[in-house]
Amino acid sequence: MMIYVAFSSMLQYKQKTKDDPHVYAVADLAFNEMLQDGINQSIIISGESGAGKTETAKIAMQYLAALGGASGMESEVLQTNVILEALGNAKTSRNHNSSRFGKLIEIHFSETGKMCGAKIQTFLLEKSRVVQRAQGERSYHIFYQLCSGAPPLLKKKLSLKSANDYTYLKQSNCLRIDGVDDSKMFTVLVDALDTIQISKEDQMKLFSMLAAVLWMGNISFSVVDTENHVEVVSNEGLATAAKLLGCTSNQLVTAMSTRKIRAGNDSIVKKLTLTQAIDARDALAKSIYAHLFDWIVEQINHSLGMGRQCTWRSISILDIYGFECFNKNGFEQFCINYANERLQQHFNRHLFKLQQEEYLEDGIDWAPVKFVDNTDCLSLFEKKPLGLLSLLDEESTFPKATDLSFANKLKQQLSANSCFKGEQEGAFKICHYAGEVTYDTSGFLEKNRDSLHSESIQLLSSCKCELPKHFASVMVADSQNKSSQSWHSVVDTQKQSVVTKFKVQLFKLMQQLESTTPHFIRCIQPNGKQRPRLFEHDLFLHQLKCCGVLEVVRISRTGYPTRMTHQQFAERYGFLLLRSIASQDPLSVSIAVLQQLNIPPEMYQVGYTKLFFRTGQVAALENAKRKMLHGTLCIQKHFRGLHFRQGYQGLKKGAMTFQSFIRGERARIHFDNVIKRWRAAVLIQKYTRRRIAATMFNDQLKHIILLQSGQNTNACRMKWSQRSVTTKFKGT
Ligand SMILES: Nc1ncnc2c1ncn2[C@@H]1O[C@H](COP(=O)(O)OP(=O)(O)OP(=O)(O)O)[C@@H](O)[C@H]1O
Repeated sequence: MMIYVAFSSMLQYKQKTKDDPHVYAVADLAFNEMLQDGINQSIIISGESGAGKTETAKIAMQYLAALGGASGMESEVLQTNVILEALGNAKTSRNHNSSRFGKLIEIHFSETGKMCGAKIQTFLLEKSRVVQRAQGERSYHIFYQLCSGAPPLLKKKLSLKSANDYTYLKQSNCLRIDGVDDSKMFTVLVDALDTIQISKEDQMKLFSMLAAVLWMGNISFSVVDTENHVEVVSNEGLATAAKLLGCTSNQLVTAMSTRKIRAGNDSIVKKLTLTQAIDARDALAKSIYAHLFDWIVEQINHSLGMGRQCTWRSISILDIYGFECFNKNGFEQFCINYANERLQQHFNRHLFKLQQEEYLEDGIDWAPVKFVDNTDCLSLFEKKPLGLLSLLDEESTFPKATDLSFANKLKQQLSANSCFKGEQEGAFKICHYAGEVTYDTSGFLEKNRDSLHSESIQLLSSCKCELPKHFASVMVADSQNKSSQSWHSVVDTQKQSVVTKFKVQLFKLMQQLESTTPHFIRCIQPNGKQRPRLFEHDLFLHQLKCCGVLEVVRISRTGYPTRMTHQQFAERYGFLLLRSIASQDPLSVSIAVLQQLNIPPEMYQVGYTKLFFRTGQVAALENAKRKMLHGTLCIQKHFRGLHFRQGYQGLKKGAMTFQSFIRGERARIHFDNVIKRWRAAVLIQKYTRRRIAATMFNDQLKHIILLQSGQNTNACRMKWSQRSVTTKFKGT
C-alpha cells in the first residue's frame, strides 16, 4: 500500500506536464505487487474538484499501458479517456475540464503482465447540466465539439447549427474555453471512436441523439388559457427533434404538453402548465443524454472486453468527482460529497483503523495516533430510518411534499446531530471531513425522484430509431417491478430513487475496492484561481488537514507501514543467513536475519504472528537481498560460463571426430569407387588392346604365310625348273 500526495496541478493551465514520476512510482508499485502477490490492486485518486485527479488517472493509465504494452490493447484503453471526457466532462467555475461523473477503470492483465482488456464503471452523471447550469459554466464538451467540428455533410444530415443557436447551450453565456479548439477536439473524438471500433453507424446514432437533445431544448410553448396551460409552438426545434428521434411532431407534442390521468377505468387527457411542460421537455432531454452516456460506456466495454479471455489480475483506477463546495450547492453536490465521505472512510479504515487494530492484535508496543474519523458524518447520511438519505427517500414518496417540507423535516429530525445544522429558507449545513457545506434543498425531491412520465417513455418506445427504443426498454427494465415490463406501468411502479441507486452503487464499489490492495493518491489544489505556480497556503493546509495527510505523515513516521508474517519474512530473506539454520522455526530465522543485518531494534517490532517495520527498513533489507542476489548471480554467471564452455568444447570435439569419421568414410567410399572404375577401365583396355594386337598379328601372320607360301612356291618352282634344265643337258 502506498500513499502519494500530488501537487501536480501547481503547474496547471500554463505548463502542462504529462509526466509525473511519483504517479509512476505508485503505478509501478501496484503493477509489481499484482505480479508478485497475485492480488488485484486499486489506485484511489481523491481530492477537491480541479486538484488534478483526472490528469493523474491518465498518467497512471499511460504508465500501466507502457508496462503492460505490446498487446495492442493499450491505445484502445487510453483512447477511452477522450470519449468519456467529451461526454462526461464540462467547464465549471473550478475546473475547465471537470469530470461530472465518477469512473472506475479496471485494467486487466495476463499472467505475464500484458494488458489484455479493461472495463469501465461509471457513477452518477450530472445530467441536470444538459439543461441547466450556473452562469459561466458549460454543458458537456461534446455538444460544442459537434456544433463546431462536424463536417458539412454531417451538419446537413443533423440540421446542425452553431452552439449559439441552441437554448440549452447559450443560456449560461459561456460557449468557449480559452485555449481549447472544440472543432479540433471533434476530430480527436472521432479518431478515438474509430480506435475503440465504434462503427460509423453507431457514431451516427450517437451524433443524431446529441443533435436531438439540442433541438429539444429549442422547443417552446405558448400559454393558451388563464390557468397557464400550454401548447407546443410548431417551430424548427420541434420538427427537427422529431425527425432525429424518428417520431412524428404530433407524438412529440403529446408527450410534452399533455398527461393522461386515470379515473377509474377511463383516462382523461390533461394539458400541462408551462412549468410542467418545460419540466417534461427537460426531463426527456436529460434522460436521453444519461442513457446515451450509459450506452456509449456499454459499447466501449464491449470493445475493451474482446481480449479479456486471458485475464489474470487487474488494477482498478478510481477517479471520482472531488469534494465540492460552491456558493450554491444542490442535489448533485449532496451526492458527490456523500461519495467523498465514503471514500474518506475507506482511506481512514486502511491507513488508520486497520493498521492500528493490527498492531494491537499482534501485541506490539503502540501509542494510538488520533485521526479525524468521519463515521458520524457518514451515519448522518446512511442511518436508518433517520438519516439524510432515508428522509430524502421518504419525503420523495409523498406526492404533496415540497423541498421546503423536506428541509423542515431534516431540521426536526436531525438537529441533535453534531454534523448537521438547519439553516434559513430551506437550506441545511453539513460538517464534512473537508469542511462545512451549505445545501439548498430546491430541486432535491424532483431530482431524487427522477421520474420520466409514461408519455415520454411511450414516445421513446414508439420511435423508429433504434436508440430511443433501446433507452425505453432500459427504463422499463430499471423500474423496480420487473414483472410488469411495459411502459404503462413505469410511472405507477415504485422506481428506485437516485440516492438509493447511488448508495447501492457506492456499496458495490466499496466491496470491490475492499478485495484489492489499495494505493492512495491525494491531489491537492494549490490555488482556487486556476493559475500556475501560485500557492495559497491556507487552502493548501486546509486540504492537507481535511484529508488526513498530516495524520498519515505522523503514522508513517511513528508507525510500522510494512508488515510481514514470520513465515513470509523467513521465506523472503532466510537465504541471506550465512549459517544454515533451516531446521529452525520461521521466527528464529527472521530474528537471525535481522541480527545478522544489524537492523536497529527500534526500527522493527516482533508481533505474535508478524514483523512490523518502520519506513525505510524494507529498503535496507531489499538492498541486502539485492546485493546477495547480485553476488549469487555473479557466481552463477561465471559457473554457467565455465560449464557451458566445457560443454561446448566437448561438443565441438565430438562433432569434429564425428565429422572426420564421416569425411574419411565418404573418401574411402569415393576412393573405392574410383579404383573399381580404374581397374575396370584397365581391364577393358587390356582386352581391347589384346584383341586389336591379336587381330593385327593374325592378319600379319596370314600375310607372312601367304608371302612365304608364294616365295616357297617360287623357290620350289625355280629349283624344279633348274633341275629339269640340268637333266635335259645331261640327257642331251
Ligand atoms: N499533472 C498535471 N500537470 C499539469 N497540469 C495538470 C496536472 N494535473 C492537473 N493539471 C491541471 O489542472 C486541471 C484540473 O485537473 P483535473 O481535471 O485532473 O482535476 P480533477 O481533480 O479531476 O477535477 P474534477 O473533480 O473537477 O474532475 C487540468 O485541466 C490541468 O490543467
